Amino acid sequence: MSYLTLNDVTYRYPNGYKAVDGVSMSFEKGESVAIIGQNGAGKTTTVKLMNGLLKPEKGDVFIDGWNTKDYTTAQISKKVGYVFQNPDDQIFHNDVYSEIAFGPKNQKLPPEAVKENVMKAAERTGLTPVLEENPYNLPYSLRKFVTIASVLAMDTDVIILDEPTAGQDPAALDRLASIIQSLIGEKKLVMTITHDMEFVVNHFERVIVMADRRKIADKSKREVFWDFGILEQSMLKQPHISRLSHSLQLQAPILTIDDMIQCLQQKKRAQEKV
Ligand SMILES: Nc1ncnc2c1ncn2[C@@H]1O[C@H](COP(=O)(O)OP(=O)(O)OP(=O)(O)O)[C@@H](O)[C@H]1O
Repeated sequence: MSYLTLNDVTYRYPNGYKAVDGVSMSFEKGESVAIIGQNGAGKTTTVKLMNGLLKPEKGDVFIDGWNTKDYTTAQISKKVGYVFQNPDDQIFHNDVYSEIAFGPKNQKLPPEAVKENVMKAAERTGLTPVLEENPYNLPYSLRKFVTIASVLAMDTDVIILDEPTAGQDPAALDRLASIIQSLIGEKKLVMTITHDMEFVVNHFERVIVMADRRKIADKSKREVFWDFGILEQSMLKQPHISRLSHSLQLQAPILTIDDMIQCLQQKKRAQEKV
C-alpha cells in the first residue's frame, strides 16, 4: 500500500454541501505534488481529509497503514503536517517560539528535543531574530513562515502547504523554494495547493487537477500543462512561458525558460544545417 491513499473519498460539510466526490489518489514519500484547480474545486477539503482535520463521509483515507477514521487529528498530525492557507487561522500563541514549540510539545518530545526542533525550524524559515515577538506584530509574509516553521518543527513525513506563495516577496519566495527543495531531498512527501503555475513548474513534478469536487487529472506537470482539454475543463492557464511558446507555435512542450532556450537553440542548429 502507498504511504498515503485516498480511496473513493466523499466529504460533505455539516451544512450538507458536498465538497469532495469520489476522489482517489495515492502518494509515496519523496514525491512533490501540486494540487491545482479553480476556487471551490475541493482542493483544501481534500488535503484536510489527508491530515485528519476532516473524516470522509464515504471511502477511506490511509496514512502509513492507519485509517484516519480510527485515529484522532492529534495522532495523525504526527505524520501529516498541514500549513493553513491563512496564517491567522493557525496562529494562537503570543510569541513565535511558543507557536513553533506547540507541535513538538504535543508530540511529547523531551524539552531538549523540542528546543532543538524549534531552533532548526526557525533557522530554516529565517525567524531566529523574532522568536520572542508576538506573531501578530509581524508582517503577513513572516506570519506565513511562522506557520511553516510550526509544521517543520514536527518533522512529519508529509508536509502540505496551502497557497504558500500568496503575499510573498521575491526573497521570501527564494526561501520557500529552498525549504521545499531540502524537504524533497529529505524524502518527505511535499504537497502544495496553489494558483501560482510558475511555482508549480519550478518546484513540483506531479500535478493533480481538481474541478467541481473531483480529480480530473493526475500526471506529470508537462503532461498537464500541455493537455488543452484538461486546462479548458478546469479553467486553468498554462504557465506564462508555455503560453508564449504556444503562441509562437514552437511545437514543443515548454515549461521553463531553460526549455525555451534549448528549443530555440535546436531550431537554430536545424536551420543552419539546411
Ligand atoms: N466549512 C464549510 N462549510 C460549508 N461549505 C464549505 C466549508 N468549507 C468549504 N466549503 C465549500 O466547499 C467547497 C470546496 O471548498 P475548498 O476550500 O475545498 O475548495 P478549494 O478548491 O480549496 O478552493 P480555494 O482555491 O478557494 O481554496 C467550496 O464551495 C466551499 O465554499
